[in-house]
Amino acid sequence: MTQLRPDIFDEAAVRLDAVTLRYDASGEILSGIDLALKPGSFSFLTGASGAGKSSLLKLLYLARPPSTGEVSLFGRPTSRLTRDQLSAMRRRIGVVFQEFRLLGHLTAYENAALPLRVMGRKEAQYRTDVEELLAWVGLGERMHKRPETLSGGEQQRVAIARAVVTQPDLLIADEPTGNVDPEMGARLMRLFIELNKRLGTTVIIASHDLGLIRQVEAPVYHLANGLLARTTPEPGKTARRRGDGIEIKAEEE
Ligand SMILES: Nc1ncnc2c1ncn2[C@@H]1O[C@H](COP(=O)(O)OP(=O)(O)OP(=O)(O)O)[C@@H](O)[C@H]1O
Repeated sequence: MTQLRPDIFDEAAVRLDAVTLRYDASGEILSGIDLALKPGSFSFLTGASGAGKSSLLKLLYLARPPSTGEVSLFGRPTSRLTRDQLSAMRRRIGVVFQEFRLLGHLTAYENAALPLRVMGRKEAQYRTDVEELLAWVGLGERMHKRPETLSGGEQQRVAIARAVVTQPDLLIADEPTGNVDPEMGARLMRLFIELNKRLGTTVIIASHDLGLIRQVEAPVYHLANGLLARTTPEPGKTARRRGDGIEIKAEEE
């Protein structure tokens, strides 16, 4: 069991202490990573293809435990939780998977609404919200189509709607703008920023899209050789900060 450091990060929404990950005998993918993200923070994760970004995110959304070290979420070390407690914690996390993971037999609307159904909410209570969310991400006309009839970018937007529909405490997104054009990428980024600003959702986004990252004034964590380093944010011309909030310059709607 890792000895947790009693320090300023005790209140972190996400905390990694000396985390390592190896899948097999071929070597460590992650080597002794420490990370603390405050509740309500907004961060990016970058790194070359194969650096281990998706692997790191998998640890954060509790898809697998680290090989050594401790992953703590919402102030609780996860290695000590029961299965039920882990399930309850997973319900507080919205995940945008790199490969979308939509259910093929459900429509876009049904996919996006699924987490609410699983929570036992009644459709009459959420239908309008889900429809509005899908319209906002540009799927107003296509929400009753099945994933196989949607483009990659449309499927990605369904996956994003599904991840944010529950208004999670923690949003983890793996390349969430990888399949859309720059304009839609900026729009989706605004959705994440809104969630972060209005609801205090802690957001971490893995992305290769440096153009998009530069538009948002937020810390960037760079993964290389199994190690994580925080790089100085490099605000672009359009980034600005108001109070604690983060903004991206909005195009006129
Ligand atoms: N389930 C697995 N079993 C064995 N090795 C794996 C597994 N998943 C990932 N890897 C290996 O771990 C390394 C990191 O992969 P990962 O997908 O985390 O990188 P990434 O930074 O997200 O890459 P990309 O930007 O291309 O998505 C790669 O060498 C990959 O082959």
